[in-house]
Amino acid sequence: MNSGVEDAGELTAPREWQYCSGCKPQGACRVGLVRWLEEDGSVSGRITFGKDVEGGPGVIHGGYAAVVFDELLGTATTGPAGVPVAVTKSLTVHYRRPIPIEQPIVLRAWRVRTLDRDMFIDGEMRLASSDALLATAESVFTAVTDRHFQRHKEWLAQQRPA
Ligand SMILES: CC(C)(COP(=O)(O)OP(=O)(O)OC[C@H]1O[C@@H](n2cnc3c(N)ncnc32)[C@H](O)[C@@H]1OP(=O)(O)O)[C@@H](O)C(=O)NCCC(=O)NCCSC(=O)Cc1ccccc1
Repeated sequence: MNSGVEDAGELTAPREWQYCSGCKPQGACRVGLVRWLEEDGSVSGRITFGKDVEGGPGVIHGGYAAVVFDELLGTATTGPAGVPVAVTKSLTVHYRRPIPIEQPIVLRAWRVRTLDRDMFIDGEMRLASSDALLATAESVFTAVTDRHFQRHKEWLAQQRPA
């Protein structure tokens, strides 16, 4: 998927914050999302989906909206001060209008509340030209430590066929 990958050189956030582990080596978000932190702690982003993610005629396959929300909402858990250390516990996407390809789209994500390790993050996606609301998202991200990834590895090792 190579939807309008943009040069992130203008952005001030550290590289660790800009890209997930999969995209860090190539130095570009593979879904083409560019994002930045706002002064109020929310996260904004922009993307132009390409024809390669077309589902219906002229519109994206909805799963890509979920990918983009997961990525953007996940970064709203920490801000650029630290590498994201939260995993997605739940993500609900409300598809309000068909999401066009080849048209600039703007996004926002903000933290609604925190309860113990759970951070409730909401987001929205709008058409840049008209500000039309295309989709909204509600999510819960759970803060984790290195122990989580160790546990993850141990659990995965047990799943291998004997
Ligand atoms: C952490 C939590 C969400 C909640 O757990 P907790 O609050 O701690 O609750 P609890 O301890 O009750 O556990 C409940 C059940 O889960 C099991 N368990 C817990 N931890 C582990 C473990 N480490 N490994 C294996 N199993 C584990 C545990 O044994 C228990 O099992 P049981 O019910 O007794 O049989 C957990 O369910 C989980 O890891 N889910 C998967 C999350 C996930 O993969 N998300 C997507 C990828 S992240 C992403 O994409 C974000 C991103 C965005 C942008 C860029 C980059 C990244």
